[in-house]
Amino acid sequence: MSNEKELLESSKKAAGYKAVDDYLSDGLRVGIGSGSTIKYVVDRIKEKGLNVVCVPTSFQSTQLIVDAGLTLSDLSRTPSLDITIDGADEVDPDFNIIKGGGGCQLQEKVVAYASKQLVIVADYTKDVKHLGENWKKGIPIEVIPMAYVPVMKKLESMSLTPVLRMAVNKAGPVVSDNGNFIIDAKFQPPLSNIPQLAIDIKMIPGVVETGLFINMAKKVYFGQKDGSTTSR
Ligand SMILES: O=C(CO)[C@H](O)[C@H](O)COP(=O)(O)O
Repeated sequence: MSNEKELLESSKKAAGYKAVDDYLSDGLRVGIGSGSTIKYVVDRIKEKGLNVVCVPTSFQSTQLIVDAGLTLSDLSRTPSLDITIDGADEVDPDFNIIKGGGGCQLQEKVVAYASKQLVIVADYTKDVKHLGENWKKGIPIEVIPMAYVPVMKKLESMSLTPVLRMAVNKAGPVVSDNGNFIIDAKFQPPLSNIPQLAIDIKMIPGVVETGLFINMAKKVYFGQKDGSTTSR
């Protein structure tokens, strides 16, 4: 691993471990987010031997929970959660968040909404003044497949630049865990009135969910290069 990659990894680990240490204890019902930082959350839960019930937010998250030997549940059995810990692609000072780099934003938002609180864990590159500062891939938007062309046209009319997310080791588009497509709506930062933009995108028929998480997280941990964490 190059030094920069090592620093990024240790910052993810620092954020994941700190959130578990500060927020989790035996008996809690916990939403487990998705992405590379969440791996460290699951590692820490396992390391501490915490007796928690875990509700996943994706296929990847389910696998992490199962592989770690933690107790797996779902929203049918455990519809109310004490907390969800999840990653992020970017967080601005007003706690506007872009999620969905891994295409899991729909289940992530459902699980976070079922939780009393959402805690975000992220590396130092995600801590930004304006959304789009470091994250250049746009706002991930999950759409039903038959609607993707009209949704893209509508997004264009809103001064966004939509790109259908394509699979890497398969011909054709990425298919989400829910059988849908993902459009990445690129934008020129800074965005204005992000809460309204989230509503406007969500209102387009065919859109299932957006990766804009507004007013959902109250605490964010950013891992730093030296293995420490900052939070806000
Ligand atoms: O929203 C997500 C997946 O849909 C992830 O939480 C987000 O992309 C951050 O991932 P990572 O921890 O790998 O940086």
